[in-house]
Amino acid sequence: MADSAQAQKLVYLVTGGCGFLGEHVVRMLLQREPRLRELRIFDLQLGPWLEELKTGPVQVTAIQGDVTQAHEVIAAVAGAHVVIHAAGLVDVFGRASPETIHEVNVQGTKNVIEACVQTGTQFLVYTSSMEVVGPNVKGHPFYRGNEDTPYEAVHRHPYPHSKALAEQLVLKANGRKVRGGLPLVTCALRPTGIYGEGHQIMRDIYYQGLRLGGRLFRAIPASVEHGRVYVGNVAWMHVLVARELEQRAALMGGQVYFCYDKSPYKSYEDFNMEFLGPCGLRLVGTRPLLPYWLLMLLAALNALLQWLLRPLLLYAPLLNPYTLAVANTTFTVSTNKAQRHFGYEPLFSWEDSRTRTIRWVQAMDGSAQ
Ligand SMILES: NC(=O)C1=CN([C@@H]2O[C@H](COP(=O)(O)OP(=O)(O)OC[C@H]3O[C@@H](n4cnc5c(N)ncnc54)[C@H](O)[C@@H]3O)[C@@H](O)[C@H]2O)C=CC1
Ligand SMILES: CC(C)[C@@H](O)CC[C@@H](C)[C@H]1CC[C@H]2[C@@H]3[C@H](O)CC4=CC(=O)CC[C@]4(C)[C@H]3CC[C@]12C
Repeated sequence: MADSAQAQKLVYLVTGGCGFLGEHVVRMLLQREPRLRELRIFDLQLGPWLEELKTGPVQVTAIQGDVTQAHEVIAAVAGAHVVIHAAGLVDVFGRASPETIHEVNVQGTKNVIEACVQTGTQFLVYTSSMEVVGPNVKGHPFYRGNEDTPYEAVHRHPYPHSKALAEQLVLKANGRKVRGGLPLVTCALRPTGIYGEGHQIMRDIYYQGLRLGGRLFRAIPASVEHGRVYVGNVAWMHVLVARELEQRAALMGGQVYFCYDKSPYKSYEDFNMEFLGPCGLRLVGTRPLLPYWLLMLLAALNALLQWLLRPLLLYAPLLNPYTLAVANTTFTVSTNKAQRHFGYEPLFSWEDSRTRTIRWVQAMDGSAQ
């Protein structure tokens, strides 16, 4: 093993490094990438927690910037050996316009790719999503599928559509010559529903339950399974891919990998109860309390209300036609492609992932029990 001076020679850039996943990627890199000399964190909104990272041996450079601004991206990418592009507008609740979602997720990704080509950065890891595949608009289940499972990926919603376009751009860019004449090596990671410390949707559902007297009301049949993956394992997969991409460029370049671990297959609501139950919440009903047609009507009413109220305020409830359709469609993955291609094994067991998430929920308002 090279001594520490030789080992610490690489510059990484993480876009979206202050987000839910991004923060875990940043911390994982600092803990588990010994070759790091500088870690650049590029984000629209920098977190105050970044300051605590600047006391270690690795130079941590916080860059406030916008991926939609090509010049800002070029300045951040220049001199980096690896870019992990996790920045994105993750919106399925109608908060942002379709145009803005496209601008950030697609144009932003184009800017990152072009910045790599123009500045000579050779390795690009893109945080894609299961949503690139499905569930599709026809509600076809994806049951224990893998990266090669045939599936009619048809999207109308701006978020999955933007992720699919961005992923295509990244994979198509694999092999392009970057400045200096070497080939760009890219790959895309497709997390299923990520959970863990910092998951805003879990936080929202928890507080919704507290407001309802400690109860949540089942809306989705327990039989509808949704793949979930712990944020620490997604972060670890990003670190591992970034490390192995250079040595295994011929195998990994241009590839997609689902992010997976040993988290159990459950309905979205039952899975959340693994963490919210120990924090005092109860899921009422062994089957949906309302018929699906009524849920669809309520979801449609929420969408209408959002549209009517938009000039006055942002009304963005969890239940809308898209979230209901996604939640109500089985989507689970079963694959070992990441293990076969670059030796990925989950860093955190299901038990550890569950305990860490429970502790985070409990710490939210001191409800440790
Ligand atoms: N949360 C989930 O369940 C899943 C997320 N993903 C993907 O993982 C990535 C990260 O998602 P999360 O951490 O959940 O979202 P997040 O919203 O917590 O993090 C996204 C980060 O990107 C930053 N960002 C947004 N627009 C930007 C811009 N124009 N310029 C620079 N930075 C910008 C945000 O400030 C934020 O820090 C996204 O690409 C998302 O599509 C994929 C599968 C599942
Ligand atoms: C109100 C009820 C119907 C409730 O069960 C709704 C849950 C709903 C908010 C979530 C169900 C499935 C989630 C999505 C899934 O995990 C896939 C995703 C991948 C991403 O890249 C981003 C997040 C998301 C779209 C995720 C969002 C929340 C759900 C729709």
